[in-house]
This record gives sequence, structure tokens and C-alpha cells, in this order.
Amino acid sequence: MTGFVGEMRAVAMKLHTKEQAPKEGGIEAPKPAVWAPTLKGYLQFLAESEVVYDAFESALQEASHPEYAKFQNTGLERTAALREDIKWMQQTYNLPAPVVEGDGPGKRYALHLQQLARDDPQYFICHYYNFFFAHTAGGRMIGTKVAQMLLDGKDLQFYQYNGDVSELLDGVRASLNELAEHWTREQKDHCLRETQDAFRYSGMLMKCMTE
Ligand code: HEM
Repeated sequence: MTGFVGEMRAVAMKLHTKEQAPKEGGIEAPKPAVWAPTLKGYLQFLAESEVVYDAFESALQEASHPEYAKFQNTGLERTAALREDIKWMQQTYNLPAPVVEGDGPGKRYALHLQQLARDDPQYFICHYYNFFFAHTAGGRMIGTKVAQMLLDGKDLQFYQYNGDVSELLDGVRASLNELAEHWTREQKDHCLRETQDAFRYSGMLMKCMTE
């Protein structure tokens, strides 16, 4: 993959375990014990994720840095789809509305993103790339697995896009590369250094599935 997106991808792939991404993962980790998501936990994960997508999408709309406008209405937005899925899960499985706590992983990440969007565009863009692209790769794999285990194979709106997702991703890759052309080498390195934190925050969200 060319341009700065290629650099961001290479750093992200090294932070995967070999179990997660056998071809490119760089981390040797013991095989996890049986992974057992629950309906309640998965619903919580969707609700926490909605808060995070909303924070990303609102910050991009607000565009406190004008270059964020490139990432408005890309077709990768997920907030509306998540709202539908959350309603569907509650109704179908007769579950209470999930409560998103102020000190939970979704709200904490959202708050952090609001601050980064204002104060540190390179860090914010690093989170944007990792969060939105992870969802279409490993996120989709997890979604398929959970659907088979718990939802009778139901394909949630969260995993469905209007149009060909690989074309949507290519459009965003081109915008990311264009944006980074205006960055110095120091700014690019600064952006890449935030990848680990993007993994850390996403990891906290994913933990909800098994709780
Ligand atoms: C259980 C967790 C995960 C699994 C199983 C997983 C798996 C994968 C796999 C197999 C790929 C390669 C896709 C391909 O190009 O063929 C990938 C790509 C990627 N993953 Fe993950 N991943 C996980 C978690 C994460 C997390 C937490 C992040 C960061 C927040 C992340 C960020 C990315 C990015 C940025 C790519 C590149 C996507 C692209 O080039 O389009 N992944 N993941």
C-alpha cells in the first residue's frame, strides 16, 4: 500500500498478535482461553461503540481543523447503523437498554477524542484511521463469529455499507494520503506513535463483549 496510509497500516499490523493476523501480526501471545461473548456483553459493546463513532463523526462535522472536512460523509459512518442494531437486539432478545456509564470505555474514549480533535490533529487522525479501518477488517471477522454464535447468523447493519466497502476505503485512503502530504516528517512520526493507544482504547471496548 502506497503513501502514508501504507506506513500507518504497517505499524498497525505489527501490533496485531499472530493469532489475530497470522500473515502480518508481529506479537507472539499465548492462545487466549475460550472466547465467550454474551448477548448482553455484545449489546454493551455496540452501545459503547456508538458513543465513540458519534464522537468521531461529530468532531469531523465540526471540523475544528478545516482538513477534517475531507472525512465528512465518506460512507464509513456507523452511528446511525449502530442505533438500529441496538434497537433490534433489545427488541429481538428482550434485553434492557444498555447503560453507557460516564467512566466506561466508550465515554472515556469519546472524551479523549474530542480533546485530540481540537489539540492534536495527527493523533486524532491516527485514531480515526485505526478505528474505522479495524472495523472493516478484524471487526467484521468478530462480527461474523458473534453472529454465528449468538444471533442465528444475522448480519447487523453495523457491518453493511451503502456501496462497495473496498471502494469507500480506497477513497478514504486517498484522502489520508493527501492530508499527510502537508505534514512534516516529525508530524507523520508523531501520528504513527499514537497507534498503540488506538489499539489500547479499542481493546477496552472489545472487552465488553465477554462481560
Ligand atoms: C481480535 C481483534 C482483531 C483481529 C482478529 C484483527 C484482524 C485483522 C486482520 C486479519 C487484518 C488484515 C486484513 C487484510 O488486509 O487482509 C487486520 C487489519 C487491520 N487491523 Fe485488525 N484485528 C483486530 C484488532 C484490531 C484493532 C484493535 C485495531 C486498532 C484499533 C486494528 C487495526 C487494523 C488496521 C488499521 C488494519 C488495516 C486495514 C486495512 O488495510 O484496510 N485491528 N486486522
